[in-house]
Order: sequence, then C-alpha cells, then structure tokens
Amino acid sequence: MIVMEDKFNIVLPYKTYVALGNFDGLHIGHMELINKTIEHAKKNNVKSMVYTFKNHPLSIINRSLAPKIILDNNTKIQCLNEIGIDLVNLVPFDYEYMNIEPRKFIELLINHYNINGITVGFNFKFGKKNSGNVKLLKELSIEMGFELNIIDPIKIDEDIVSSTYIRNLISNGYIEKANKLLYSELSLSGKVIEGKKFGNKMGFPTANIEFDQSIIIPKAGVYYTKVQYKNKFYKGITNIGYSPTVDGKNFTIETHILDFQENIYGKDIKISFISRIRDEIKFNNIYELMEQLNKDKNFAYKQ
Ligand SMILES: Cc1cc2nc3c(=O)[nH]c(=O)nc-3n(C[C@H](O)[C@H](O)[C@H](O)COP(=O)(O)O)c2cc1C
Ligand SMILES: Nc1ncnc2c1ncn2[C@@H]1O[C@H](COP(=O)(O)OP(=O)(O)OP(=O)(O)O)[C@@H](O)[C@H]1O
Repeated sequence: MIVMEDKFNIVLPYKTYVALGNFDGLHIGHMELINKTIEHAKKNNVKSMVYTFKNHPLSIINRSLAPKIILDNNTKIQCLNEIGIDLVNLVPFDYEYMNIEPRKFIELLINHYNINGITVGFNFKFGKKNSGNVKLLKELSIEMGFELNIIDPIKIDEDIVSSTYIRNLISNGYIEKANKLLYSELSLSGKVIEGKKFGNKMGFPTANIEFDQSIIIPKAGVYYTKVQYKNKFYKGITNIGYSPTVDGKNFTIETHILDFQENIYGKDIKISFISRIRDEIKFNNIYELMEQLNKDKNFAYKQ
C-alpha cells in the first residue's frame, strides 16, 4: 500500500477508484464503503484509494468543535493496509483547502488522480462551507464521466452508525457496543511512564501510559483490556481516572498486566479495551482497594 500526503501537487500515472471521507474509527459504515471501492477498483482494473485527512477538518474550520479522535493515523494506515486498499492519501486539511469550491474539488481529483470512480455515503458533504452533496456529485459524474457509487445508510437498531455515535458510546463506557461497530477494538498506544510507584507496594504494579491528548478516552472506570508489548499479547486490568483512594489529583490511565514482570518504563505498549468492569471507587483504605483489585484480576482471568 502506498501512503501519501498530497494536496493536488502530483499527478498519478494510473487510474483510481476513490473512497471519500473522514473515516475516523473505521466503523461498519466506512467498511461497507471501502469494501465496495475495492470491489469496483478490481472490476475496472484500477487502483483503490482512500482519500481522507491527516487532521480532522473541524480542527481548522472550528477548533472548539473538533472532536477527540477514535483512531490515530498510524493505526488507521495499518488497518487500511490489512483491508487491501492500494493507496491512502492523508491530506493535510488547511485554510486554503477549506475554501475549495465543490466543483473545483472534483475537477482537481479527476486531473490529479485519474479518477475512474468515486464512492461516498448517502450523506456525504464536501467543498467550501460543505456546499457540495450527493445530488451535485450525481450531476458531475454524468458531466465529467466518472462512475459514482452511493452507499445507503448502515444502521444499528434504528440508529445510523457514525463516528459521532461511536464517540458517544466510548465516552459513556459502552466499549463492547462500540467495538461491535469498529473494524478493530478501541485501543490506545503510548509510552509507559513513571507513576507514584505505589502499585508495586500493593502487589499490583501498573504501567501508566502517556496518552495523546487528541485521542478519545473511555469513561473513567476499570476495564478488562488486552495489552500488546513487542508483538506479544497479555491480559490486563486498566484503570482510567484519578485513583481517589490514594491520590485524587492526577488523571491517569494505568494497567496491571497479568502474569508479567518486566520493567517496561519508556517502552511502547498498546492497550485494547474489551469490556468495562466497574466504576472507579474511593475506598476507605488501601486494603479494601487491594481486595477489589484481586476481584478485578480474577474477573480478567476468567475471560
Ligand atoms: C485495575 C485497577 C483498578 C483500580 N481501581 C481503583 C479504584 O477503584 N479506586 C482507586 O482509588 N484507585 C484504583 N486504582 C488505582 C490504584 O490506586 C493505583 O494503581 C495505585 O495507586 C498505584 O499507582 P501508581 O501506578 O501511580 O503507583 C486501580 C488501579 C488498577 C490497575
Ligand atoms: N452508517 C453509514 N452508512 C453508509 N455510509 C456512511 C455511514 N457513515 C458514514 N458513511 C460515509 O462514509 C464516508 C466517511 O464518513 P465520515 O467519516 O465523514 O462520517 P461519519 O462516519 O458519519 O462521522 P461523523 O459522525 O463525524 O459525521 C462518507 O462518505 C459518509 O457518507
């Protein structure tokens, strides 16, 4: 898979079939769209391409409305590679880009990426002030001669699946439901940093993770997690919150990795959230906390 960050500077030497969108999270709606793009690209003997953004458009259009991101770019690239996309364009979204008129945008796509076809969702909007829509795309596809695929809404129960819908699930702790809608389980990657070193004394050493502030964090509480370190997987119990029993001041994400004794300060780990175990509790003393931690650990062993 080729990854590029091109803002209409290059001209591709081959034809492409392009999926357009933000694709944060890579949910089942996005998957339908991306799989259809690959299918059509193969049928037409051209390359499949995901055209998306390096930064969320709202981070430029209206910073105060910019959401926390579900999937970091590295993980998104890895997933798209697994799915079988030929090219990914992670476009840096900036002020100049924001002001491209819809018709001009499609002209640029055609001139630079040799477009054979485009796939978008039913509600796709594009171009300056989001003024381009599916109706305009239909007109342009006839005028400019490219194939157009519109994907019908993918729903869960009566709700249309969207990145916003999934962000709400995550913020409210509904990890299992969010995971059912995502291509891969919700995860956080980062470096292990030093904590208060109190966990060790309780017999529950924890890996505190340095997390990216732009990434969405599940609701505070305790989660059953899967931890990846150096291509090996371990069970974990992860606490998100303020540790009110012992500290109450700093917000941390810390994981006790089961059956693991290595010193991993400074090393990168990936935590995948599997299910929510409970709320964070302010215990009367650390003995009560330790008793609960043993229960959490036994829960994880049974999974
Ligand atoms: C699985 C797990 C569950 C936890 N649950 C709670 C809790 O309910 N209440 C609380 O005050 N602290 C909780 N903690 C935080 C501990 O108090 C914390 O791990 C300990 O203070 C060690 O911190 P340190 O890593 O900074 O040394 C939990 C930690 C883990 C790993
Ligand atoms: N549930 C869905 N069914 C079909 N197509 C979808 C669905 N969700 C998104 N799409 C399409 O996938 C592409 C990328 O969607 P995009 O990430 O921009 O929006 P979204 O998933 O609805 O998230 P947001 O909540 O941020 O609007 C768009 O073309 C969009 O129309």
